[in-house]
Amino acid sequence: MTLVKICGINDAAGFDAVAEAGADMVGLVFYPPSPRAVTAAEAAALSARVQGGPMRVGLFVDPTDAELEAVLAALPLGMIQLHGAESPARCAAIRARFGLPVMKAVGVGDPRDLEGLAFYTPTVDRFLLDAKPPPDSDLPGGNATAFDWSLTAGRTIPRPWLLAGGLTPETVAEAIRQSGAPGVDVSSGVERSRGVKDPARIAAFVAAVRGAEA
Ligand SMILES: O=C(O)c1ccccc1N[C@@H]1O[C@H](COP(=O)(O)O)[C@@H](O)[C@H]1O
Repeated sequence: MTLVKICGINDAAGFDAVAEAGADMVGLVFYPPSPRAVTAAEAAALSARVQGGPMRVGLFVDPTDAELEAVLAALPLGMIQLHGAESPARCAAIRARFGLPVMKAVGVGDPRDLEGLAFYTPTVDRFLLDAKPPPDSDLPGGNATAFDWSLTAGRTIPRPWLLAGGLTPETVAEAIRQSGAPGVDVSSGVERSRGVKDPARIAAFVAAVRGAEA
């Protein structure tokens, strides 16, 4: 079954929609410059709405240990997503210190970016392959930008991985078909405006992924 992660949830309606749609993972953004950012306390309150449900994935950009500790003191996470310029050694250190699986986001623009995954393979549990940010963006992700899905077709990615970047309910089935992705991640494509999730689009996205499997 294709894994589905809905990222950047910052309100109750969005959190409930992710759980009701049966997504596998929910992403909580702990990066203050993002329009989707939540505080540790806000994330804990959202997470407490649902017992069980999707894995809570904390998204961080070049976090300090203190930042990670503050979030993990407020709520349990199932995975740490690192979406900055973290080195393989830093990924290994975070994984060892916090005892959680690490998903490293890597920007993909050409085949050499996929060859570079080998440097991270021993130190991470999962990859998230995203587009590189556009030059005028102030965010390392969440830019509604796709990369060439055919780049991953037929390639062996050395860890389980999620496809991200510019996916929408309308495009995700074709993206899975072209890329061969075993999982997908979306933020902008399920919003009604920047940083504001649309419950109907969250449901449509998960339904489109499940429909692509049928
Ligand atoms: O969503 C954000 O605001 C964000 C901020 C900083 C780093 C990563 C961020 N989002 C991640 O980017 C992917 C792709 O986003 P989109 O669907 O193209 O908008 C998203 O799923 C998050 O994992």
